[in-house]
Amino acid sequence: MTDSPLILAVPSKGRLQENAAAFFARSGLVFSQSRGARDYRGTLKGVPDVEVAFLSASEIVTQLATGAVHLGITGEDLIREQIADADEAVELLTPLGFGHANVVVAVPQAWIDVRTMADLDEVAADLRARHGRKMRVATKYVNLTRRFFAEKGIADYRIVESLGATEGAPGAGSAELIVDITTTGATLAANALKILDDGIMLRSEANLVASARAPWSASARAAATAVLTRIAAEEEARETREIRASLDPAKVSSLTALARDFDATLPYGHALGREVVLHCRTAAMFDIVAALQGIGAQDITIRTFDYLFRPTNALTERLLRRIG
Ligand SMILES: Nc1ncnc2c1ncn2[C@@H]1O[C@H](COP(=O)(O)OP(=O)(O)OP(=O)(O)O)[C@@H](O)[C@H]1O
Ligand SMILES: O=P(O)(O)OC[C@H]1O[C@H](OP(=O)(O)OP(=O)(O)O)[C@H](O)[C@@H]1O
Ligand SMILES: [Mg+2]
Repeated sequence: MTDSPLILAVPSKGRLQENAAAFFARSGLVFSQSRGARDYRGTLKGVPDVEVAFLSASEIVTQLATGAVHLGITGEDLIREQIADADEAVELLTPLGFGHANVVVAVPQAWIDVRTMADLDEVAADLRARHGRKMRVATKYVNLTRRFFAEKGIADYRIVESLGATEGAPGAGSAELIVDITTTGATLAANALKILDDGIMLRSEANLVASARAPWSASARAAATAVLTRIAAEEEARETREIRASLDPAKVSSLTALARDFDATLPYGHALGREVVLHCRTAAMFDIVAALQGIGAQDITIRTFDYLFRPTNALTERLLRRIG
């Protein structure tokens, strides 16, 4: 246990699988599955003390919550739905920019007078008066639904647990409305459903998540640091550009102010000769070029990096702050 490895959980099927694999590959983290594609355990090439567990997005949440895995990629929707004390059990280290989906409340388009959550009160009262029964909400997001409906003051309803094809429930007559996840809206439209104006319960995306309950041995910490350092270096590289220019040494004093104005840095200090090197945010690069030209700089080049390793990174800091 003192030397137990880091267990990294990776989606093995469904919507997140491809993007998750691409995300690790970008950071030079390549899986090796010794016994072929059906082997549900693997390792990371060149990173010791890591065991990769290939699981479904939902199972990853279960195992993060119990501490059976240390790190994993999964959807925030599943984290919020499946873990009652999510903020105690796990740490969302960073959103990953894929797996975007909203958890929404949707009703039949034919309900032209029903536009907001507050309108559901009348729907519920009407159903009760006319049919003597509760309004039914089909969903697999039972906990998220209870929480959201309570916040909106809607109490007179019943949840019909759905295991799939939730959008079909109103058409089939098994519920009046639904709560489900949507990305393009195509499935809602195909079932003649519309999202209520204030019916977006959660804007979810895939996250890199750490378990607060996993056995964080010294080896697991070291391996997590190695993995997170690479991920952070790849992200930092993507967000940074290097600008080089030739500048009259007499003008070098203006550089410090220029760097400050554009939130850029002079990582290697002020050059002795004519060469100056700046690091800047990608969005600021052309403004900096113009400013450099303004002080007489010449032969300005902009370069991208594959990796940029800083002394610290937000991912590792966040993890270590959390696991102590
Ligand atoms: N359009 C989408 N529909 C459903 N999930 C999406 C969508 N886009 C992104 N996701 C994310 O992908 C996660 C996994 O969903 P997905 O349906 O792919 O899982 P799965 O492995 O097929 O599991 P299950 O068999 O339970 O459906 C969702 O919880 C959500 O975070
Ligand atoms: O807004 P859209 O782009 O149309 O996507 C939404 C649909 O995708 C998901 O189902 P999925 O295809 O994962 O099938 P599942 O219900 O079997 O998981 C989700 O449950 C919706 O039904
Ligand atoms: Mg699915």
